[in-house]
Amino acid sequence: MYGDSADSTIHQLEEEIEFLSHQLKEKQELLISLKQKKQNNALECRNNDLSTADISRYSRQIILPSVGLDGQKKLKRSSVLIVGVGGLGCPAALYLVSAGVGHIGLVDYDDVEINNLHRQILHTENDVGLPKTESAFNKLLLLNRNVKISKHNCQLTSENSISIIRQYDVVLDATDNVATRYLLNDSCIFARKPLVSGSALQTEGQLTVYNHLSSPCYRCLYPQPPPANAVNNCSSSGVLGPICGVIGALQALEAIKIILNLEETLSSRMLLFDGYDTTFRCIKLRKRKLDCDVCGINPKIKSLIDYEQFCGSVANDKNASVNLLDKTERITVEELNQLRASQQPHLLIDVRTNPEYEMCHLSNSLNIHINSLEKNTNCVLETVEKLKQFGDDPKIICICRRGRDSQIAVNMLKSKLSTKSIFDVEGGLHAWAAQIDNNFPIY
Ligand SMILES: Nc1ncnc2c1ncn2[C@@H]1O[C@H](COP(=O)(O)OP(=O)(O)OP(=O)(O)O)[C@@H](O)[C@H]1O
Ligand SMILES: [Zn+2]
Repeated sequence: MYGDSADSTIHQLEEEIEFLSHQLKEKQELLISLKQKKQNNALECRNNDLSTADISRYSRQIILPSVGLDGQKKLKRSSVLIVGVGGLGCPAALYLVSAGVGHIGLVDYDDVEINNLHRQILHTENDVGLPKTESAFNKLLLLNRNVKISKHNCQLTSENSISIIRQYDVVLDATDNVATRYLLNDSCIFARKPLVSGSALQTEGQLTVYNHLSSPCYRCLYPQPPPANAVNNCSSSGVLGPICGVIGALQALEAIKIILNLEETLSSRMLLFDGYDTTFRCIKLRKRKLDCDVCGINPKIKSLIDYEQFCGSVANDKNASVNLLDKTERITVEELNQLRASQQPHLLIDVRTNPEYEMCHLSNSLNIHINSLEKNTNCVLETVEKLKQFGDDPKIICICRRGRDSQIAVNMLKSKLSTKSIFDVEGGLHAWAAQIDNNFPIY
Protein backbone atom coordinates (compact mmCIF):
# COMPACT_ATOMS: atom_id res chain seq x y z
CA MET A 1 0.00 0.00 0.00
CA TYR A 2 2.67 2.42 1.18
CA GLY A 3 4.75 1.45 -1.90
CA ASP A 4 1.84 2.31 -4.25
CA SER A 5 1.23 5.76 -2.83
CA ALA A 6 4.99 6.49 -2.74
CA ASP A 7 5.21 5.48 -6.42
CA SER A 8 2.40 7.78 -7.37
CA THR A 9 3.90 10.69 -5.36
CA ILE A 10 7.27 10.08 -7.05
CA HIS A 11 5.58 10.00 -10.44
CA GLN A 12 3.66 13.20 -9.68
CA LEU A 13 6.81 14.94 -8.48
CA GLU A 14 8.70 13.84 -11.58
CA GLU A 15 5.94 15.23 -13.78
CA GLU A 16 5.86 18.52 -11.87
CA ILE A 17 9.65 18.85 -12.08
CA GLU A 18 9.56 18.18 -15.81
CA PHE A 19 6.85 20.80 -16.25
CA LEU A 20 8.69 23.33 -14.09
CA SER A 21 12.01 22.74 -15.89
CA HIS A 22 10.23 23.31 -19.14
CA GLN A 23 8.79 26.57 -17.80
CA LEU A 24 12.21 27.55 -16.48
CA LYS A 25 13.77 26.93 -19.90
CA GLU A 26 11.07 29.03 -21.55
CA LYS A 27 11.55 31.86 -19.07
CA GLN A 28 15.34 31.77 -19.53
CA GLU A 29 14.84 32.01 -23.29
CA LEU A 30 12.38 34.87 -22.82
CA LEU A 31 14.84 36.66 -20.54
CA ILE A 32 17.65 36.34 -23.09
CA SER A 33 15.43 37.56 -25.90
CA LEU A 34 14.17 40.52 -23.78
CA LYS A 35 17.74 41.48 -22.91
CA GLN A 36 18.69 41.28 -26.58
CA LYS A 37 15.66 43.34 -27.52
CA LYS A 38 16.49 45.95 -24.88
CA GLN A 39 20.01 46.21 -26.26
CA ASN A 40 18.72 46.48 -29.82
CA ASN A 41 16.18 49.09 -28.74
CA ALA A 42 18.89 51.15 -27.08
CA LEU A 43 20.84 51.05 -30.32
CA GLU A 44 17.74 51.79 -32.37
CA CYS A 45 16.57 54.65 -30.13
CA ARG A 46 19.66 56.58 -31.09
CA ASN A 47 18.94 55.78 -34.67
CA ASN A 48 15.24 56.09 -34.50
CA ASP A 49 14.50 59.54 -35.73
CA LEU A 50 13.30 59.84 -39.24
CA SER A 51 15.82 61.23 -41.67
CA THR A 52 14.96 63.83 -44.31
CA ALA A 53 15.11 61.01 -46.84
CA ASP A 54 12.66 58.97 -44.74
CA ILE A 55 10.23 61.88 -44.57
CA SER A 56 10.28 62.35 -48.34
CA ARG A 57 9.99 58.69 -49.00
CA TYR A 58 7.08 57.96 -46.67
CA SER A 59 5.40 61.38 -46.91
CA ARG A 60 2.23 60.05 -48.54
CA GLN A 61 1.52 57.80 -45.59
CA ILE A 62 2.91 60.14 -42.90
CA ILE A 63 0.28 62.74 -43.80
CA LEU A 64 -2.45 60.24 -42.95
CA PRO A 65 -3.87 61.08 -39.51
CA SER A 66 -3.79 57.37 -38.59
CA VAL A 67 -0.03 57.21 -39.26
CA GLY A 68 1.63 60.57 -38.66
CA LEU A 69 5.25 61.05 -37.70
CA ASP A 70 4.89 58.87 -34.60
CA GLY A 71 3.33 56.08 -36.61
CA GLN A 72 6.14 56.14 -39.12
CA LYS A 73 8.67 55.92 -36.28
CA LYS A 74 6.77 52.96 -34.86
CA LEU A 75 6.96 51.23 -38.24
CA LYS A 76 10.69 51.90 -38.37
CA ARG A 77 11.14 50.37 -34.90
CA SER A 78 9.04 47.30 -35.69
CA SER A 79 9.71 43.90 -37.12
CA VAL A 80 7.51 41.45 -39.02
CA LEU A 81 8.18 37.79 -39.73
CA ILE A 82 6.73 36.46 -43.00
CA VAL A 83 6.46 32.67 -42.98
CA GLY A 84 6.19 31.45 -46.58
CA VAL A 85 7.59 33.54 -49.44
CA GLY A 86 5.03 32.26 -51.94
CA GLY A 87 1.73 33.59 -53.30
CA LEU A 88 0.80 35.52 -50.14
CA GLY A 89 4.25 36.23 -48.72
CA CYS A 90 5.52 38.00 -51.86
CA PRO A 91 2.91 40.80 -52.05
CA ALA A 92 2.86 41.13 -48.26
CA ALA A 93 6.65 41.58 -48.18
CA LEU A 94 6.56 44.17 -50.96
CA TYR A 95 4.07 46.36 -49.06
CA LEU A 96 5.75 45.98 -45.67
CA VAL A 97 9.20 46.79 -47.03
CA SER A 98 7.92 49.76 -49.01
CA ALA A 99 6.03 51.04 -45.94
CA GLY A 100 9.32 51.25 -44.02
CA VAL A 101 8.86 48.48 -41.44
CA GLY A 102 12.35 48.41 -39.91
CA HIS A 103 13.04 44.69 -39.97
CA ILE A 104 11.49 41.95 -42.11
CA GLY A 105 12.20 38.24 -41.63
CA LEU A 106 11.57 35.79 -44.46
CA VAL A 107 11.14 32.06 -43.79
CA ASP A 108 10.94 29.49 -46.59
CA TYR A 109 12.71 26.21 -47.32
CA ASP A 110 11.73 26.03 -50.95
CA ASP A 111 13.30 27.02 -54.29
CA VAL A 112 11.59 29.06 -56.99
CA GLU A 113 9.83 26.99 -59.68
CA ILE A 114 8.46 28.20 -62.99
CA ASN A 115 4.88 27.35 -61.90
CA ASN A 116 5.24 29.82 -58.99
CA LEU A 117 5.70 32.88 -61.19
CA HIS A 118 2.05 33.57 -62.04
CA ARG A 119 1.43 34.57 -58.42
CA GLN A 120 4.70 34.80 -56.47
CA ILE A 121 5.46 38.24 -57.74
CA LEU A 122 8.88 38.76 -56.17
CA HIS A 123 10.41 35.94 -58.23
CA THR A 124 11.35 36.13 -61.91
CA GLU A 125 12.39 33.68 -64.62
CA ASN A 126 16.04 34.26 -63.71
CA ASP A 127 15.37 33.08 -60.15
CA VAL A 128 14.09 29.61 -61.00
CA GLY A 129 16.13 27.18 -58.87
CA LEU A 130 17.18 29.86 -56.33
CA PRO A 131 15.98 29.66 -52.72
CA LYS A 132 12.85 31.78 -52.41
CA THR A 133 14.29 33.70 -49.45
CA GLU A 134 17.35 34.61 -51.56
CA SER A 135 15.29 35.66 -54.58
CA ALA A 136 12.93 37.75 -52.42
CA PHE A 137 15.82 39.29 -50.45
CA ASN A 138 17.46 40.53 -53.67
CA LYS A 139 14.27 42.22 -54.94
CA LEU A 140 13.26 43.73 -51.60
CA LEU A 141 16.67 45.28 -51.15
CA LEU A 142 16.30 46.98 -54.53
CA LEU A 143 12.99 48.38 -53.37
CA ASN A 144 14.16 49.74 -50.00
CA ARG A 145 17.70 49.29 -48.77
CA ASN A 146 16.94 51.05 -45.46
CA VAL A 147 14.99 48.04 -44.25
CA LYS A 148 16.85 45.19 -42.55
CA ILE A 149 15.90 41.90 -44.17
CA SER A 150 16.76 38.58 -42.53
CA LYS A 151 16.67 35.32 -44.46
CA HIS A 152 15.68 32.10 -42.72
CA ASN A 153 16.20 29.59 -45.48
CA CYS A 154 14.69 26.66 -43.61
CA GLN A 155 11.47 24.92 -42.80
CA LEU A 156 9.74 26.34 -39.72
CA THR A 157 9.47 23.41 -37.30
CA SER A 158 8.69 22.75 -33.65
CA GLU A 159 12.45 22.87 -33.01
CA ASN A 160 13.18 26.32 -34.44
CA SER A 161 9.91 28.25 -34.52
CA ILE A 162 9.89 29.85 -31.04
CA SER A 163 13.45 31.08 -31.31
CA ILE A 164 12.79 32.58 -34.77
CA ILE A 165 9.40 34.09 -33.89
CA ARG A 166 10.71 35.72 -30.71
CA GLN A 167 12.91 38.01 -32.78
CA TYR A 168 9.86 39.73 -34.34
CA ASP A 169 6.82 41.77 -33.23
CA VAL A 170 4.19 40.45 -35.65
CA VAL A 171 3.99 37.15 -37.55
CA LEU A 172 2.35 36.53 -40.93
CA ASP A 173 1.18 33.04 -41.82
CA ALA A 174 1.61 32.93 -45.59
CA THR A 175 2.02 29.16 -45.82
CA ASP A 176 -0.11 26.53 -47.45
CA ASN A 177 -0.46 23.58 -45.11
CA VAL A 178 -2.44 22.72 -42.00
CA ALA A 179 0.47 21.37 -39.95
CA THR A 180 2.28 24.73 -40.22
CA ARG A 181 -0.94 26.60 -39.35
CA TYR A 182 -1.20 24.73 -36.02
CA LEU A 183 2.54 25.12 -35.43
CA LEU A 184 2.34 28.88 -36.00
CA ASN A 185 -0.78 29.23 -33.87
CA ASP A 186 0.75 27.47 -30.88
CA SER A 187 4.15 29.14 -31.31
CA CYS A 188 2.57 32.59 -31.42
CA ILE A 189 0.60 31.85 -28.26
CA PHE A 190 3.72 30.65 -26.43
CA ALA A 191 5.79 33.58 -27.72
CA ARG A 192 2.89 36.06 -27.26
CA LYS A 193 2.90 37.41 -30.81
CA PRO A 194 -0.04 38.47 -32.98
CA LEU A 195 -0.53 36.20 -35.98
CA VAL A 196 -1.98 37.52 -39.26
CA SER A 197 -3.26 34.43 -41.00
CA GLY A 198 -4.14 34.38 -44.70
CA SER A 199 -5.10 31.74 -47.23
CA ALA A 200 -5.90 31.73 -50.94
CA LEU A 201 -7.21 28.89 -53.05
CA GLN A 202 -8.77 28.79 -56.50
CA THR A 203 -10.79 32.05 -56.66
CA GLU A 204 -11.27 32.61 -52.93
CA GLY A 205 -9.33 33.92 -49.99
CA GLN A 206 -9.59 34.31 -46.21
CA LEU A 207 -7.94 36.50 -43.64
CA THR A 208 -8.00 36.97 -39.87
CA VAL A 209 -5.80 38.00 -36.94
CA TYR A 210 -5.18 35.51 -34.13
CA ASN A 211 -3.73 36.05 -30.70
CA HIS A 212 -4.32 39.79 -30.72
CA LEU A 213 -6.50 41.63 -28.20
CA SER A 214 -9.13 39.09 -27.20
CA SER A 215 -9.34 37.13 -30.45
CA PRO A 216 -9.84 33.36 -30.48
CA CYS A 217 -6.89 31.29 -31.63
CA TYR A 218 -6.84 28.91 -34.60
CA ARG A 219 -7.41 25.98 -32.24
CA CYS A 220 -10.43 27.70 -30.63
CA LEU A 221 -12.00 27.64 -34.11
CA TYR A 222 -10.56 24.33 -35.32
CA PRO A 223 -9.70 22.13 -32.30
CA GLN A 224 -9.13 19.13 -34.59
CA PRO A 225 -7.36 19.12 -37.95
CA PRO A 226 -9.41 18.20 -41.03
CA PRO A 227 -8.95 14.69 -42.48
CA ALA A 228 -5.67 14.71 -44.42
CA ASN A 229 -7.40 13.76 -47.71
CA ALA A 230 -9.86 16.69 -47.41
CA VAL A 231 -7.12 19.31 -47.57
CA ASN A 232 -6.42 21.10 -50.84
CA ASN A 233 -3.60 23.39 -51.82
CA CYS A 234 -2.62 25.50 -54.82
CA SER A 235 -0.70 22.67 -56.40
CA SER A 236 -3.67 20.29 -56.28
CA SER A 237 -6.57 22.71 -56.77
CA GLY A 238 -5.04 25.76 -58.45
CA VAL A 239 -5.31 29.46 -57.65
CA LEU A 240 -5.67 32.71 -59.57
CA GLY A 241 -2.67 35.00 -59.01
CA PRO A 242 -4.58 38.18 -58.08
CA ILE A 243 -6.44 36.32 -55.29
CA CYS A 244 -3.06 35.87 -53.57
CA GLY A 245 -2.28 39.52 -54.33
CA VAL A 246 -5.47 40.71 -52.60
CA ILE A 247 -5.02 38.56 -49.48
CA GLY A 248 -1.24 39.13 -49.23
CA ALA A 249 -1.71 42.91 -49.48
CA LEU A 250 -4.40 42.77 -46.79
CA GLN A 251 -2.08 40.76 -44.53
CA ALA A 252 0.44 43.59 -44.85
CA LEU A 253 -2.31 46.09 -44.02
CA GLU A 254 -3.32 44.19 -40.87
CA ALA A 255 0.32 43.97 -39.76
CA ILE A 256 0.72 47.73 -40.24
CA LYS A 257 -2.47 48.39 -38.24
CA ILE A 258 -1.28 46.15 -35.40
CA ILE A 259 2.05 48.01 -35.30
CA LEU A 260 0.26 51.36 -35.28
CA ASN A 261 -2.05 50.16 -32.47
CA LEU A 262 -5.12 50.89 -34.55
CA GLU A 263 -8.25 49.35 -33.10
CA GLU A 264 -10.09 48.12 -36.14
CA THR A 265 -8.00 45.08 -37.02
CA LEU A 266 -9.46 41.74 -38.08
CA SER A 267 -9.02 40.40 -34.56
CA SER A 268 -12.18 38.31 -33.78
CA ARG A 269 -13.41 38.77 -37.35
CA MET A 270 -12.73 36.81 -40.51
CA LEU A 271 -12.72 38.38 -43.94
CA LEU A 272 -13.94 36.15 -46.77
CA PHE A 273 -13.09 37.22 -50.31
CA ASP A 274 -14.88 35.68 -53.26
CA GLY A 275 -12.95 36.65 -56.37
CA TYR A 276 -15.42 34.85 -58.63
CA ASP A 277 -18.19 37.38 -58.02
CA THR A 278 -15.84 39.98 -56.47
CA THR A 279 -17.44 40.21 -53.03
CA PHE A 280 -16.01 40.68 -49.56
CA ARG A 281 -17.78 39.43 -46.45
CA CYS A 282 -16.75 39.82 -42.84
CA ILE A 283 -17.98 37.35 -40.25
CA LYS A 284 -17.73 37.72 -36.49
CA LEU A 285 -15.78 34.88 -34.93
CA ARG A 286 -16.73 32.98 -31.79
CA LYS A 287 -15.16 34.13 -28.52
CA ARG A 288 -11.95 32.61 -27.19
CA LYS A 289 -12.70 29.12 -25.85
CA LEU A 290 -12.02 28.97 -22.13
CA ASP A 291 -11.31 25.26 -22.50
CA CYS A 292 -9.12 25.65 -25.60
CA ASP A 293 -6.27 23.12 -25.58
CA VAL A 294 -3.66 25.82 -26.01
CA CYS A 295 -5.03 29.28 -25.10
CA GLY A 296 -7.63 28.15 -22.53
CA ILE A 297 -7.51 28.51 -18.75
CA ASN A 298 -6.06 25.03 -18.18
CA PRO A 299 -4.27 24.31 -21.45
CA LYS A 300 -3.45 20.67 -22.23
CA ILE A 301 -0.76 21.69 -24.68
CA LYS A 302 2.03 23.54 -22.91
CA SER A 303 4.82 23.13 -25.43
CA LEU A 304 5.09 22.53 -29.16
CA ILE A 305 4.12 19.06 -30.38
CA ASP A 306 4.68 17.00 -33.53
CA TYR A 307 2.30 18.82 -35.89
CA GLU A 308 2.73 16.47 -38.86
CA GLN A 309 1.65 13.59 -36.64
CA PHE A 310 -1.22 15.61 -35.14
CA CYS A 311 -2.53 16.54 -38.61
CA GLY A 312 -1.63 13.27 -40.35
CA SER A 313 -0.13 15.33 -43.19
CA VAL A 314 3.23 16.80 -44.10
CA ALA A 315 4.33 20.41 -43.60
CA ASN A 316 6.78 20.24 -46.49
CA ASP A 317 5.30 19.34 -49.84
CA LYS A 318 8.73 18.68 -51.31
CA ASN A 319 9.09 15.60 -49.10
CA ALA A 320 5.67 14.31 -49.98
CA SER A 321 6.76 10.79 -50.86
CA VAL A 322 4.55 8.34 -49.01
CA ASN A 323 4.49 4.57 -49.11
CA LEU A 324 0.99 3.26 -48.64
CA LEU A 325 1.53 0.14 -50.74
CA ASP A 326 3.85 -2.82 -50.61
CA LYS A 327 6.76 -2.79 -53.10
CA THR A 328 5.07 -5.68 -54.96
CA GLU A 329 2.02 -3.50 -55.64
CA ARG A 330 4.04 -0.77 -57.35
CA ILE A 331 5.76 -0.54 -60.72
CA THR A 332 8.46 1.87 -61.83
CA VAL A 333 8.18 4.22 -64.80
CA GLU A 334 10.67 1.99 -66.70
CA GLU A 335 8.35 -0.98 -66.14
CA LEU A 336 5.39 1.07 -67.32
CA ASN A 337 7.34 2.11 -70.40
CA GLN A 338 8.15 -1.53 -71.20
CA LEU A 339 4.53 -2.55 -70.64
CA ARG A 340 3.32 0.17 -73.03
CA ALA A 341 5.82 -0.94 -75.67
CA SER A 342 4.79 -4.62 -75.31
CA GLN A 343 1.59 -6.09 -76.68
CA GLN A 344 0.38 -7.04 -73.19
CA PRO A 345 -3.14 -5.74 -72.55
CA HIS A 346 -3.44 -3.34 -69.62
CA LEU A 347 -5.60 -0.48 -68.42
CA LEU A 348 -3.84 2.75 -67.43
CA ILE A 349 -6.06 4.91 -65.18
CA ASP A 350 -5.01 8.53 -64.63
CA VAL A 351 -6.61 9.55 -61.32
CA ARG A 352 -5.88 13.29 -61.52
CA THR A 353 -8.56 15.96 -62.05
CA ASN A 354 -9.84 16.56 -65.56
CA PRO A 355 -8.15 19.98 -66.01
CA GLU A 356 -4.84 18.37 -65.00
CA TYR A 357 -5.44 15.51 -67.44
CA GLU A 358 -6.25 17.99 -70.22
CA MET A 359 -3.03 19.85 -69.48
CA CYS A 360 -0.92 16.73 -70.15
CA HIS A 361 -1.41 12.96 -70.10
CA LEU A 362 -0.04 9.70 -71.43
CA SER A 363 -1.73 8.43 -74.57
CA ASN A 364 -4.23 5.57 -74.20
CA SER A 365 -4.90 6.37 -70.57
CA LEU A 366 -8.37 6.64 -69.06
CA ASN A 367 -9.08 9.65 -66.85
CA ILE A 368 -11.13 8.84 -63.75
CA HIS A 369 -10.58 11.30 -60.90
CA ILE A 370 -9.74 9.64 -57.59
CA ASN A 371 -12.91 11.02 -55.99
CA SER A 372 -15.17 9.39 -58.59
CA LEU A 373 -13.24 6.12 -58.89
CA GLU A 374 -15.44 4.29 -56.41
CA LYS A 375 -18.64 4.98 -58.32
CA ASN A 376 -16.89 4.07 -61.59
CA THR A 377 -15.62 0.63 -60.58
CA ASN A 378 -18.14 -0.95 -62.97
CA CYS A 379 -16.68 1.00 -65.87
CA VAL A 380 -13.21 -0.24 -64.85
CA LEU A 381 -14.50 -3.78 -64.61
CA GLU A 382 -16.15 -3.63 -68.06
CA THR A 383 -12.98 -2.28 -69.69
CA VAL A 384 -10.90 -5.04 -68.07
CA GLU A 385 -13.40 -7.67 -69.32
CA LYS A 386 -13.06 -6.32 -72.87
CA LEU A 387 -9.26 -6.40 -72.61
CA LYS A 388 -9.36 -10.07 -71.65
CA GLN A 389 -9.91 -11.03 -75.29
CA PHE A 390 -6.33 -9.85 -75.96
CA GLY A 391 -4.68 -11.78 -73.10
CA ASP A 392 -5.13 -13.19 -69.64
CA ASP A 393 -5.34 -11.14 -66.48
CA PRO A 394 -4.85 -7.61 -67.83
CA LYS A 395 -3.03 -5.37 -65.38
CA ILE A 396 -4.74 -2.27 -64.01
CA ILE A 397 -2.24 0.54 -63.48
CA CYS A 398 -3.09 3.75 -61.62
CA ILE A 399 -1.05 6.88 -62.16
CA CYS A 400 -1.18 10.41 -60.72
CA ARG A 401 1.10 13.43 -60.56
CA ARG A 402 3.62 12.32 -57.93
CA GLY A 403 2.55 8.85 -56.83
CA ARG A 404 0.42 9.49 -53.77
CA ASP A 405 -3.21 9.44 -54.97
CA SER A 406 -2.40 6.51 -57.27
CA GLN A 407 -1.62 4.42 -54.17
CA ILE A 408 -4.91 5.40 -52.55
CA ALA A 409 -6.64 4.47 -55.84
CA VAL A 410 -5.01 1.01 -55.85
CA ASN A 411 -6.18 0.32 -52.30
CA MET A 412 -9.69 1.46 -53.21
CA LEU A 413 -9.87 -0.71 -56.35
CA LYS A 414 -8.44 -3.74 -54.51
CA SER A 415 -11.24 -3.48 -51.96
CA LYS A 416 -13.86 -3.48 -54.75
CA LEU A 417 -12.49 -5.79 -57.47
CA SER A 418 -11.59 -9.46 -57.27
CA THR A 419 -8.47 -9.15 -59.46
CA LYS A 420 -5.20 -8.62 -57.64
CA SER A 421 -3.35 -7.34 -60.74
CA ILE A 422 -3.63 -3.70 -59.68
CA PHE A 423 -0.53 -1.52 -59.40
CA ASP A 424 0.46 2.10 -59.10
CA VAL A 425 3.35 3.93 -60.74
CA GLU A 426 6.03 5.04 -58.28
CA GLY A 427 6.69 8.76 -58.53
CA GLY A 428 3.84 9.22 -61.03
CA LEU A 429 4.07 11.55 -64.01
CA HIS A 430 6.88 13.55 -62.38
CA ALA A 431 9.05 10.41 -62.50
CA TRP A 432 7.90 9.75 -66.09
CA ALA A 433 9.00 13.28 -67.08
CA ALA A 434 12.33 12.91 -65.28
CA GLN A 435 13.28 9.41 -66.42
CA ILE A 436 11.39 8.56 -69.62
CA ASP A 437 10.23 11.66 -71.49
CA ASN A 438 11.96 14.97 -70.79
CA ASN A 439 9.39 16.73 -72.96
CA PHE A 440 6.52 15.72 -70.70
CA PRO A 441 5.42 18.84 -68.75
CA ILE A 442 6.15 19.00 -65.02
CA TYR A 443 3.77 21.14 -63.03
N1 LIG B 1 6.73 25.05 -42.40
C1 LIG B 1 7.14 25.86 -43.38
N2 LIG B 1 8.33 26.50 -43.26
C2 LIG B 1 8.77 27.33 -44.22
N3 LIG B 1 8.10 27.59 -45.35
C3 LIG B 1 6.91 26.97 -45.53
C4 LIG B 1 6.37 26.07 -44.55
N4 LIG B 1 5.19 25.60 -45.02
C5 LIG B 1 5.00 26.18 -46.22
N5 LIG B 1 6.02 27.00 -46.53
C6 LIG B 1 6.19 27.82 -47.75
O1 LIG B 1 5.02 28.60 -47.92
C7 LIG B 1 4.92 28.95 -49.29
C8 LIG B 1 3.46 28.84 -49.69
O2 LIG B 1 3.39 29.29 -51.01
P1 LIG B 1 2.23 28.90 -52.00
O3 LIG B 1 0.99 28.66 -51.24
O4 LIG B 1 2.15 29.98 -53.03
O5 LIG B 1 2.63 27.48 -52.62
P2 LIG B 1 3.97 26.78 -53.17
O6 LIG B 1 4.28 25.65 -52.21
O7 LIG B 1 5.05 27.75 -53.45
O8 LIG B 1 3.51 26.21 -54.57
P3 LIG B 1 2.70 24.93 -55.01
O9 LIG B 1 1.76 24.58 -53.85
O10 LIG B 1 1.97 25.37 -56.21
O11 LIG B 1 3.71 23.87 -55.26
C9 LIG B 1 5.82 28.00 -50.09
O12 LIG B 1 6.89 28.73 -50.63
C10 LIG B 1 6.28 26.99 -49.03
O13 LIG B 1 7.61 26.54 -49.26
ZN1 LIG C 1 -7.53 28.90 -28.44
